[in-house]
Amino acid sequence: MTLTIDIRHRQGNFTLEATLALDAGLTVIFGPSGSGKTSLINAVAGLIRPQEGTIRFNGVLWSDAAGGHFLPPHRRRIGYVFQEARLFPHMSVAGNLTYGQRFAPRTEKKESLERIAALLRLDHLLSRMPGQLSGGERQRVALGRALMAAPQLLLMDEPLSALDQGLKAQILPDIERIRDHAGIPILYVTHALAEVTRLADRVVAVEEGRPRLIDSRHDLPALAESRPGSFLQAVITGHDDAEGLTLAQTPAGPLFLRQTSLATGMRIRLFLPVSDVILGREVEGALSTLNRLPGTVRAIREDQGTVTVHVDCGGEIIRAEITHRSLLALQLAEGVSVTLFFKAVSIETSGVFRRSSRP
Ligand SMILES: Nc1ncnc2c1ncn2[C@@H]1O[C@H](COP(=O)(O)OP(=O)(O)OP(=O)(O)O)[C@@H](O)[C@H]1O
Repeated sequence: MTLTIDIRHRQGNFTLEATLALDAGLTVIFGPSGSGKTSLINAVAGLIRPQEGTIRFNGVLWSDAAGGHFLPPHRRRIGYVFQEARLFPHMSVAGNLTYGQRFAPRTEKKESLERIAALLRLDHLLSRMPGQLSGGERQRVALGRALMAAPQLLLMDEPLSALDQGLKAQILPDIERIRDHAGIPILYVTHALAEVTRLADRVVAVEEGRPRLIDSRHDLPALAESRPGSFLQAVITGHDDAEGLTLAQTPAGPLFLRQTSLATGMRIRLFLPVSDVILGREVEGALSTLNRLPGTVRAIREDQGTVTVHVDCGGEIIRAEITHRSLLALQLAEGVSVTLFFKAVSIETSGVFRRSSRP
């Protein structure tokens, strides 16, 4: 399957701007609250009609703002599982499951109740009413009902977030089975790192309305910590024991790190929190900051009194946060040359970074 999304959609002060091409398997949509995860999958489901751009699924146009084309949700062959199960309380488990079949096209072979009940360990619960089920069982029925519609794409919006840890652990293998045996591509929204590492074939990280495919081995730890910052590739070039420093080379120039025991030649990925980066127009006088990288302003984003400046340093984008006052004082604009200052970068503070940085 290929899902191509190229849309822009504004709701209130928030703008979703997505350009993505996704293949089969399970794609985790990961990001902090309010970043736009639900908006993204609602656009795919047809619950939001994007104001600009297109969405295509397997070559079929689902949404095309300019052409005035919009396929309604019930014609997209999508299964949607929400945070809470939303079962029909007056129907048994079997009734809820077979209800899903109504949405399958008549021309296609019907999904079998037995297969789905077995896949989700529901066989012994078929005659129960939703009120007699645990939260985890209810969620498994909701998942089964979505699968009974023989969807071509499964959307799951934080399906485990309402469950306690024990129930989550019980359902994760069910979701893995669906991923591996049902053959249906899945978009799975979560902000739980454990679900990402366990389930994801690929990860889309959403920040401030902008989803992007990431290399989850490297970028996840920082996203999980929800700290705004930038990544920088580096190679360890040596150690200065007397100064207690490790030296590294980055595409933007050489850097000093707090001393580590990492081997020379090792490739790592550094994380620079925006709060640690100071931005200046030129190098003046002596500063206690060890690291200075020259760069060029690529973008300036203003949001609620905070200005984030995106600086291109040798092809890597490093972000710095400044005040509106500094923006004016420094006369910043796209294309202006600047210098970024920061103290020795620490890579010892998070074991996760070290683990993720093996060459
Ligand atoms: N109908 C709407 N009108 C105006 N703003 C909206 C509307 N729906 C959502 N928003 C805003 O859009 C932004 C993204 O919301 P969305 O629900 O997509 O985020 P999310 O990443 O799924 O968050 P969460 O993890 O908390 O569910 C939020 O700032 C939200 O307040």
